[in-house]
Amino acid sequence: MDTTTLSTVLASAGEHLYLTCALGVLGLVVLRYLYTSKSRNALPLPPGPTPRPLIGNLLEMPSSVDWGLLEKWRDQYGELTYMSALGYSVLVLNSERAVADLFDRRGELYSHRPRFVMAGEMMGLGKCMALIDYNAQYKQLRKLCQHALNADAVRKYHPVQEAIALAFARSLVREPEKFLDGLRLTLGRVVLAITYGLSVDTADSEYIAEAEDTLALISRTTLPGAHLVDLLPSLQRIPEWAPGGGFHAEARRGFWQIYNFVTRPFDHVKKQMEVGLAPSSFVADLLGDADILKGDGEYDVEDGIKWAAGTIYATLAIFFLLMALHPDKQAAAQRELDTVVGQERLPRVADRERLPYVNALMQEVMRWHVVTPLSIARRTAEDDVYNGYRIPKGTVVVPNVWALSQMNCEDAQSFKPERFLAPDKPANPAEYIFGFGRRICPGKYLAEANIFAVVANTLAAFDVRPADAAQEAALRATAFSRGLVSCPENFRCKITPRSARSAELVEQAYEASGL
Ligand code: HEM
Repeated sequence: MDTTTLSTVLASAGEHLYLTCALGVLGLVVLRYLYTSKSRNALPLPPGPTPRPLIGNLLEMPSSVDWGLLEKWRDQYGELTYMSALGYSVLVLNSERAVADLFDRRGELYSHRPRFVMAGEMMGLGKCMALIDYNAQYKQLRKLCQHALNADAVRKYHPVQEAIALAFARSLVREPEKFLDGLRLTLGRVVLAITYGLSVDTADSEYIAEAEDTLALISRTTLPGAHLVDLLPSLQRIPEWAPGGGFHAEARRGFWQIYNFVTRPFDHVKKQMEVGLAPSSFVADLLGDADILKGDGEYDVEDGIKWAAGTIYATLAIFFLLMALHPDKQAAAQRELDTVVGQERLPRVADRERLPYVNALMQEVMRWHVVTPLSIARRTAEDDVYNGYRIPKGTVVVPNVWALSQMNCEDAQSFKPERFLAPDKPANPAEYIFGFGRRICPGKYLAEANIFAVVANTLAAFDVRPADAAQEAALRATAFSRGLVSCPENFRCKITPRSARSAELVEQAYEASGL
């Protein structure tokens, strides 16, 4: 054999060896993949209610909030409750640890949102930041939101929030019996003033009217399993005239209601910006800064903020309900305000850190009845394994925030602000009511300042009581709505200025605010 032939043989042997090795490695990878997926598939699904023939767990799907069931799941199944129906699976996380492990530590896998067929696709909320999937556009938007709403940035909104809380206090002096209407107006004003810089008067007449219906609609349609079409998207093809096609008309009504609510104020700001008149506001700042909001994505921020009005409203309504039922706690907070702030001025947001009891009372209001009992659902991007259980790709994952609010809390159903002043205090509710991980509510600081402004002003200047024994009994029986945002249904109580001087102080501060 000559040297050329020898080198050709060696080269071909080398190639052969290389190819053999490569195939071997590939084979190992495939085997490993098959082994892993086989062993993954061999793992059990998390525990949960026994599925029924054909319909699986359709009847157990969390289509509305059932507080008893939320606690039962935690007691019966432990950290995880799994259910599935018609190819749609839901995993409920019942402990702080499971939520932190999955939403915080495995954020890349657990930050997606499920497909909201009714609310997102049929009613047009698909571009709302809270519902969009975890993609590049979302990440960019999130950065902007965090920039505009972080703890420092929101300080610039404190004066607006204080002024509007004052307008509310004045409405309590003049028309105390209409306090829930006043509250709705207040929050509509805050949202519109901060979001758009719209003046308070414009806000009243033009933009607030439909807000409440729209919020209730969104709240109803965004729980997993609220509509069958969410579980089985192919049902969209059922014609409207066919039996079971009635949801098309509901979707169309919802679409226009949401569209009008969202676009009118947004267009107003854009027009004002064109002529250089828009005052500083969240949307004006973002529109001026960011291309992302100019094209297709223009509803996103607005929708995010619209949800906010509902959540803040619900929290404050619960505050009034609890104050009417607990005059002793109210008096303790008033004593602290009188000592720290005095009776010659009303409290400001900047006073908050010097008011431990008022803060504890606010935390207990947020814990006693969490307004977002199931937060906003997530979806798994890939198959996963947790605590020896298989979690299939596409599972809708719901944190059982209600269970978190009741855990590690002695006598959880009682209203006790003092528990947040004890050395072994429970977790701060702000750590769970605003969501978790990469999708935690960006409006958290704004919301807390707003709640504080109204709570502190009300406590400083008013007494909230039931008018009589019958009203007290009715207050104790108040029902709560069962949607994504859970709010007390209409209730009444008696609100009176603590003294003639308090009423005078509110009137004077209001005059001075220039509203
Ligand atoms: C008491 C008041 C509020 C509560 C209880 C609340 C609660 C929540 C919750 C539970 C989420 C879902 C978080 C998750 O998926 O983990 C959320 C998302 C969101 N919130 Fe809030 N929120 C409040 C006020 C606000 C305010 C004032 C704003 C805006 C100024 C706001 C803007 C948003 C936005 C844009 C999202 C979507 C975030 C995302 O999907 O990445 N919220 N909120």
